Amino acid sequence: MADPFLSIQSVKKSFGNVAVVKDFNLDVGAGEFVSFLGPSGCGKTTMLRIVAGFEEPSAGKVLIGGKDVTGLKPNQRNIGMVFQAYALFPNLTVAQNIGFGLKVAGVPKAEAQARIDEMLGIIKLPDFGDRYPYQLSGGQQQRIALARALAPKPKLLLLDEPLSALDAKVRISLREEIRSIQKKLGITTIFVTHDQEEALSMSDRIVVMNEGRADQTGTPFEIYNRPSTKFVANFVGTLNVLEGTISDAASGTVKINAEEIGLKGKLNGSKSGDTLSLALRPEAISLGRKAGNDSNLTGQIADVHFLGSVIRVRVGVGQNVVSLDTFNSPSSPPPVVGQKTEISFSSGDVLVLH
Ligand SMILES: Nc1ncnc2c1ncn2[C@@H]1O[C@H](COP(=O)(O)OP(=O)(O)OP(=O)(O)O)[C@@H](O)[C@H]1O
Repeated sequence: MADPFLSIQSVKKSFGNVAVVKDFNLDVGAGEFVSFLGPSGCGKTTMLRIVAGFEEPSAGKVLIGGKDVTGLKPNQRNIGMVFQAYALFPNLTVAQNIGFGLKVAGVPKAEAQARIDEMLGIIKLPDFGDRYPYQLSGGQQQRIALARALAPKPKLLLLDEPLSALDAKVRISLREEIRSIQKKLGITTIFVTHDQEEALSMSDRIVVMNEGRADQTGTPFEIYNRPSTKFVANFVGTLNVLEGTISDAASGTVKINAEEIGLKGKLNGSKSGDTLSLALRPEAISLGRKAGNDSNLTGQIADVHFLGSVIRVRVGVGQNVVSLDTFNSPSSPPPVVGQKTEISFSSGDVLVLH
């Protein structure tokens, strides 16, 4: 990246002798929305706190706007932050909460009031200025927390699981709202989450973290469709895994149970006789043969879940069970448990997990 706005360079962090962040590198462009995604304990929050300045790295540097800020305090970095727990001041009104950073910065009263009103408009709560936090829903409190973080016009917004305490419906609507406010203001943003759907739906790019490292950094499309490690493939999305044995490495033939499929060009140096884990997303598999699919396997319907517009079917293929989704068709009956069936897919969609 030519001119990253945020640059995290070879950052490491240990607590005692436990390495929590191991050589983390990332460049984030101006206005970009990047998520840190990973399971609990992988070091996401620690990395965010290092960017914020709440935590000092054991090694490495953080640059914001081209300037080395590694030794600077959080209030010298021009950042806004929102946390998981509603961290509003309970004894201050909404307007006072939003204006808090402006007051600290000595912004004149009239100017602060104008900014507070502007922020209340941006978060679509224009008449809420005189309320107290206890008079707000969880979703409204998080919107106020966002407004409070953005009021002093920070150059970098850091969000640490801001939606995880909210119920599912509010969470989805706030996702869209946060993203639209972020785009409107063009503010560079780092978003920490363990929720893959949240990361996939909101981000320009995702950093999938595993045990203190960035396993893969890419767009949601790349992360989902071309996972570069077994960990990423398993952590992001539902994955069907079929065990296969290479019957002929030269021609790329792989045997699954008694049947064979061709995976030429995907075996990456593996030899005949090697066993492989082959992974397929549910939406890459069709029930029955389908034009354009070059691979077929025989199986037996193990389970049928009617979900309305979509029917999720589980098919036993030898020792493995694969899930696939078909659309409901009002004129044809759903598949029946126990029925023999073929499944088909394109060999191009098979992920070979080494
Ligand atoms: N101040 C600290 N002292 C010692 N260990 C810490 C400290 N802060 C974090 N850790 C440890 O570092 C590891 C990573 O923690 P971190 O909070 O960064 O993970 P996370 O990926 O954000 O997980 P979660 O989603 O659960 O918050 C954990 O094992 C945690 O116990």
